[in-house]
Amino acid sequence: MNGIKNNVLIDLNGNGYTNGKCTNGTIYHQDDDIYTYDTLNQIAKFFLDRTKVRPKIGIICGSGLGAIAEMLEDVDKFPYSSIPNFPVSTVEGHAGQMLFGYLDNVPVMCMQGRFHYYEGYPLAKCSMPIRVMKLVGVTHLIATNAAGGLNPSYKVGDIVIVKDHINIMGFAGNNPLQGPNDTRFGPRFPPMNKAYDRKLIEYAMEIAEEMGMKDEVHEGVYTCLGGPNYETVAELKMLKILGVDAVGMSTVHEVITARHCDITAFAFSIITNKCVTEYESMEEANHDEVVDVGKRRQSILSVLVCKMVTKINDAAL
Ligand SMILES: O=P(O)(O)O[C@@H]1C[C@H](O)[C@@H](CO)O1
Ligand code: HPA
Repeated sequence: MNGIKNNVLIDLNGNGYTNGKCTNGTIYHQDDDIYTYDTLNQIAKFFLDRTKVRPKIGIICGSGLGAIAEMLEDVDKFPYSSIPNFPVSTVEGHAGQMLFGYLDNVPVMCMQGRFHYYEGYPLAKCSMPIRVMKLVGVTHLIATNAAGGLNPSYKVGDIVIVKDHINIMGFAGNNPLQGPNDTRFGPRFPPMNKAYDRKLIEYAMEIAEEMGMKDEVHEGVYTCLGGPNYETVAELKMLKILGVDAVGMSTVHEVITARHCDITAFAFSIITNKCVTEYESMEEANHDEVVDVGKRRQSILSVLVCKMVTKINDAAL
């Protein structure tokens, strides 16, 4: 793509795309799922017209972690099905609504449920709410997820502060920034070596210490696989060699999209299961257990998120 004319994206061959449809009839890869700046702005305006909250921090609740959103005060709730051009959540443990409200008096917006690639949405669609966050004024993202613990020192229930990710799906050419680049969001080739903000990681480690949780909180490398199946033993052995500590099916594309549009990113995983790396093991990952462990740990995670929000807000003042 080389530009935007009358809200129509123009590619290098001069073809135009409106709402993802190519005007010369060519079918463009994932063409129904291109969210133009205008469409995203309309969604942002939909919210701004209906809530007085002007959030600075965006939060995404992972599987079983929806209670984080329940701490919000003076809340305006928008079921995804009521938001124009918004996808819907199809996964158990993801309520499927956007909340605007205050966490410890800090204005936030919170996705109670996210979109995953395995639901059938292209990555750009999975992460398009991040761009909506940007357009309503969000400067910081806190993404949470449930993940399998690959690092043998991790226990079920532990928290991993994500210090970096490996974008395995990107290795195969699948990236949320693929396709036309709108420079109003960010550059064609964004750097990703500082994807997870070091200062926010330090805050989280300080909070963990204050909460007496140092032994249960780690810094680690997360990867997102496409899912929906959990990993084979051979896949997990490979990921371990690559330096992955926690394995999941989200977050990476959200953080890439956030960094592209200059939102400061922070993410943590709750280890809901230990990855099975031995053929002899009788253990198997299952989603009910994932949601269950998430729910059991969500009160502590909610406190962590709340304290992070306060720290970010105080630091920005
Ligand atoms: O949305 P998250 O990343 O927390 O959800 C994880 C990954 C899959 O969606 C699901 C697998 O149990 O939980
Ligand atoms: N693998 C991938 N995604 C996950 C896992 C896992 O073991 N646990 C929770 N989400």
